[in-house]
Amino acid sequence: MSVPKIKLNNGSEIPAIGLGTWQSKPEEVAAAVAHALKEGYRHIDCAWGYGNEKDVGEGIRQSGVPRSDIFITSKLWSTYHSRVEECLDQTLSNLGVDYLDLYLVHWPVPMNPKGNHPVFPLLPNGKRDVDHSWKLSQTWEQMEDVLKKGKVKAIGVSNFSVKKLEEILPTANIVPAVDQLEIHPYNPQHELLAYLCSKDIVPQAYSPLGSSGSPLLKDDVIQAIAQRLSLQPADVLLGWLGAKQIVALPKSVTPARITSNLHGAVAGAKKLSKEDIETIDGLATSGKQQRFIMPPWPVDLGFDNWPDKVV
Ligand SMILES: NC(=O)C1=CN([C@@H]2O[C@H](COP(=O)(O)OP(=O)(O)OC[C@H]3O[C@@H](n4cnc5c(N)ncnc54)[C@H](OP(=O)(O)O)[C@@H]3O)[C@@H](O)[C@H]2O)C=CC1
Ligand SMILES: O=C[C@H](O)[C@@H](O)[C@@H](O)[C@H](O)C(=O)O
Repeated sequence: MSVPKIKLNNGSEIPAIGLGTWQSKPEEVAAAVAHALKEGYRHIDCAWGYGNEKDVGEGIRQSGVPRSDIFITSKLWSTYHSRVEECLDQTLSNLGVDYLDLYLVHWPVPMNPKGNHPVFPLLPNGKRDVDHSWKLSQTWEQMEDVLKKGKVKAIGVSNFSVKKLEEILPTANIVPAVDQLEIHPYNPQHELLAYLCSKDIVPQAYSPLGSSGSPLLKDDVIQAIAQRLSLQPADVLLGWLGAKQIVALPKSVTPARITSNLHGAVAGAKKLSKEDIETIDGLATSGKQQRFIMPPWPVDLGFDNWPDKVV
């Protein structure tokens, strides 16, 4: 089946549904990626920090789908903000490809590259060892350099609030193509989405099912809409994103779910009415606001609804 696409500000198009790979075990992810590509996915969301890129690359090769037909995203890990090309080169080598379609700054928080751990350096007080001397605008300059070199076709950000975007936009020569964020009915971030739209930055939704264990599938309103439209709850969650032109990144290592998420996302986007979308848009303000992904960054990320206790 052909997957709908969304235009990016660099002129290229991104498939509106991508396979997530976070927490997919190395021994499972190759088969999941190969299955997804055989079933019609053309977009895989990866990250250096997921520690499974070699296996993702294996899955891409096993699928037999040509590299040029696949949209591959990866992300710069926080201990590499001052060494963008080094992190990117490791990702390219892990995946076994010679370019990425999209490279994202994973979190707007540079961590100490010479700390006590290569991925999660900690201070003696147990907090993450943040490199306060490094500016996000410097990271972005290096992102622009790898784009100019042709190693990636587009650059973007992830987990950037308006506050963090405004730390890079005044000096940016290239506006980020996307901002990958936690977006689902319990964390719809309507104001941030309006800001992104005004800057021509495409939103991507991570944890669209509520992350591990897909808790949003149990929501009573989502279930009722699914039943009325003869859809699965996952189709409603993914269709809601598609109808709003938000890229959805559902993760699964279960073949039947991988397949149904793709078909269901497309069916859901077609079947949901304007009223259904408005109902889902309002779930968070009716008392269900919840974030599922809140790593203990010891800095203010500038997001609403980020509990103070983890900052
Ligand atoms: N930029 C960032 O900081 C972040 C990016 N991401 C990206 O977004 C992707 C998706 O987010 P993620 O947090 O993984 O969570 P998701 O919301 O995609 O949920 C994944 C969970 O849902 C289950 N699942 C998937 N499909 C179905 C289905 N149809 N029915 C029932 N259960 C289902 C999966 O189980 P199973 O696999 O066992 O089938 C898994 O437990 C990530 O994998 C990653 O690529 C995620 C978090 C942060
Ligand atoms: O993409 C997935 C997430 O961002 C994940 O990489 C982080 O939440 C990480 O585990 C952390 O603790 O900072």
